[in-house]
Amino acid sequence: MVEASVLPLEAPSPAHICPFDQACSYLEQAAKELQLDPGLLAVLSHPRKVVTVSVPVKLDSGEVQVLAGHRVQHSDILGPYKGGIRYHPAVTLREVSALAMLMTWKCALLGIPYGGAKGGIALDPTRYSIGELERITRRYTSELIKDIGPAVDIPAPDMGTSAREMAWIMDTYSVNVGHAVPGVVTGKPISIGGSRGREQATGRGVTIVVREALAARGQLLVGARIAIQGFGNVGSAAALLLHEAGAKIIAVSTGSGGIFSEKGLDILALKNYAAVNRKQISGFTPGESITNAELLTLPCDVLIPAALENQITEENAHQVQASIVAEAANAPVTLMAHKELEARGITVLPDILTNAGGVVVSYLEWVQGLSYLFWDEQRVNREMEALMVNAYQQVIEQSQKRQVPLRLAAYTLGVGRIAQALSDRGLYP
Ligand SMILES: NC(=O)C1=CN([C@@H]2O[C@H](COP(=O)(O)OP(=O)(O)OC[C@H]3O[C@@H](n4cnc5c(N)ncnc54)[C@H](O)[C@@H]3O)[C@@H](O)[C@H]2O)C=CC1
Ligand SMILES: O=C(O)CCC(=O)C(=O)O
Repeated sequence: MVEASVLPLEAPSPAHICPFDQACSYLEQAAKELQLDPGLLAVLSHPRKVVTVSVPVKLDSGEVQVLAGHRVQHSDILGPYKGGIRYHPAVTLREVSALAMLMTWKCALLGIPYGGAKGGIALDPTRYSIGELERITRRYTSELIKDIGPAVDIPAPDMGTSAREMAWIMDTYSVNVGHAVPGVVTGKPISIGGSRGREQATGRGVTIVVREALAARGQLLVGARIAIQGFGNVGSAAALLLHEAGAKIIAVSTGSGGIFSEKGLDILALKNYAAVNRKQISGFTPGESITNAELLTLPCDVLIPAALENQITEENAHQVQASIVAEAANAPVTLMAHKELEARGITVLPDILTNAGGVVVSYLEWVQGLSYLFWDEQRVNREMEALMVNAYQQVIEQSQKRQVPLRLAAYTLGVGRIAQALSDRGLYP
């Protein structure tokens, strides 16, 4: 295991569930498959830059809190650092570092000219007022002002953040540099240069990858039974698009539990219900209450974890009854669970492919901004779909050529392209 010597601030979590250690293990597997030099592996195992800042905030009550804000920049070999910003109580530097590394492989796999980064603040956004969240976001941005920028590092939404936070970041950055800089973030509102289709993009990408994987088994989306953990930006968009395509969404959940219906849930009605119930779905009818643990082990064609890391573990992998697990979240399946699922013949569609629709449309947003020419949603969706289907096919071909699972196939493509770029730039022999 490679020592992450630049991540000294926290004691490692137990190895089997530490997201950073797991990301390094997958990287090591890819490096072995590609016969990469150990020195190169060591370079790729370390983030290039790790920034932790204090984010003081005066709460509405007058109390002052100091939060820890992170931004980890893993690689900028292919272009500006790129990746979302997460607001969640479980955010740690090691988690953010793992997610930054995944962004590097994801962008390389999709063939988009970005590096990888991720940011986050350990906070529960539901416990802060909008005014407090705005002050937190603006202070975090000011603290990172020298580390971000349209040619340097471009944040985007992740768990707990949305177009609203991106607008605050864009405004704070712009005020600091003295002119409007829409390109400092993606996933921003359309009124300030956001792209049509970005909000649904990750869920749309998940739908495309699931459709392709079912088609490879001779199955259609129509009538497919699907369970989705997480009903936020990604989970709810995927649920709606899959439902509209004729799939039967038999269960969905949020952090406080889920809803099940053997006949399939009315996803539009559920979205409307969540919108007026502080994003919660409990009490929705028709449907029965179900726990998150139960949802993960339902008999279905496709299980879509679209919330946090480490949801399918050694403890529950043997109970999973889906034929396909589509990783809409980043790292929802642990290393050991992945082995168990593969051994049982369950196809795991890896995160760096399955949830790449978001960063693809972020890239399309950046392209539109740079060219001052904005597209209609059909064009955005069309361009995104072409990139997603192309990447999916490449992963399938690589898996067949190397006789490896889809995750290792995706990693060898992403990591291999970074290794090639390092070599071509003369940075590594
Ligand atoms: N927003 C984006 O464009 C992208 C997001 N992702 C990944 O997708 C996942 C979800 O992100 P978003 O939908 O943006 O977040 P979000 O904050 O919009 O929604 C998260 C959802 O997960 C639920 N949740 C939280 N803790 C849970 C738990 N313990 N069990 C079950 N559900 C739980 C929440 O209640 C909420 O419904 C994350 O892993 C994120 O990194 C990946 C690529 C892009
Ligand atoms: O849209 C982006 O730039 C990043 C999305 C993201 O954070 C992710 O793919 O995990």
